[in-house]
Amino acid sequence: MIDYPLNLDLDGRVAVVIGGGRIATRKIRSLIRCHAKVTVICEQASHQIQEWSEHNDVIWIRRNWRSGDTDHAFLTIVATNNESVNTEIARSAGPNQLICVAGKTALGNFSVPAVTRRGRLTVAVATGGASPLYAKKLRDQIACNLDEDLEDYLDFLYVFRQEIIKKGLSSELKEAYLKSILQPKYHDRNNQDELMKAMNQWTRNQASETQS
Ligand SMILES: C[C@@]1(CC(=O)O)c2cc3[nH]c(cc4nc(cc5[nH]c(cc(n2)[C@H]1CCC(=O)O)[C@@](C)(CC(=O)O)[C@@H]5CCC(=O)O)C(CC(=O)O)=C4CCC(=O)O)c(CCC(=O)O)c3CC(=O)O
Ligand SMILES: NC(=O)C1=CN([C@@H]2O[C@H](COP(=O)(O)OP(=O)(O)OC[C@H]3O[C@@H](n4cnc5c(N)ncnc54)[C@H](O)[C@@H]3O)[C@@H](O)[C@H]2O)C=CC1
Repeated sequence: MIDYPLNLDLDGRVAVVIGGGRIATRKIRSLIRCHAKVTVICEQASHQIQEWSEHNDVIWIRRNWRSGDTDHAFLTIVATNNESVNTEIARSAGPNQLICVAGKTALGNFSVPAVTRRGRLTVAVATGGASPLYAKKLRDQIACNLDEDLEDYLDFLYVFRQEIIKKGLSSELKEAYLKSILQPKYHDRNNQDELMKAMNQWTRNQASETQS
């Protein structure tokens, strides 16, 4: 069996987390960052979860899990310290729900990789459960080797790519432009500005040609 990696848009989606300890707290932090609507169900929650609840970043339901709690969840994370409860929750999930069981992956249908981000860039490392610690170590090694200015560079690529797409070029020309912006010289801000100016000039020329 091989996992299918994907990037989920969780904006406004209902995510239910059962359990409120160290592991739940770590997973909730990234769910909040992705703007999920998080509900946490547990009697004992970490200080961090209590603080999120006070700031309305999560809804904390202060009791143990009950059957039906995850019926409307788009995504569920199970992280109680009670194995039989974790198993029962996993069994209650519908066939089309996303569910991660932190202590027993096989009971759910997704796992969470070790992640580092630089603006638009996401690097995710997964080892299929071989060693979460190795996933974390490799993620940290990769993070150390990422260029400082990567965030700005990706913003440049994004803006430029949108400009190129807007122009309605032939697919050959479009591909040539998209490849050419990857030249190392465009890591330099001055060259980026030059290219943007040239591109804008080109657009103006095209517009006046169509008018005349
Ligand atoms: C399958 C998976 C399911 C899932 O949780 O999604 C899973 C499962 C399990 N983890 C266990 C233990 C630990 N996990 C960590 C850390 C992380 N674990 C993460 C992911 C995953 N862990 C998924 C697979 C990822 C992959 O392999 O590719 C990371 C990457 C992301 C995250 O959790 O957000 C995060 C890095 C943190 C970061 O990003 O900084 C640490 C170290 C620490 O906590 O610092 C330990 C203790 C050391 C050890 O045991 O190795 C145990 C045994 C539990 C027990 O003993 O009861 C199981 C159960 C099992 O293996 O069946
Ligand atoms: N995926 C990962 O990264 C890792 C997963 N684990 C597993 O994750 C699980 C949780 O670990 P920790 O956060 O360290 O535990 P913890 O002991 O810090 O927290 C347990 C939480 O579960 C809650 N809980 C217990 N019974 C409940 C119930 N019936 N309904 C709702 N909530 C209930 C408690 O109130 C508490 O908030 C364990 O099963 C552990 O094996 C452990 C290490 C790493």
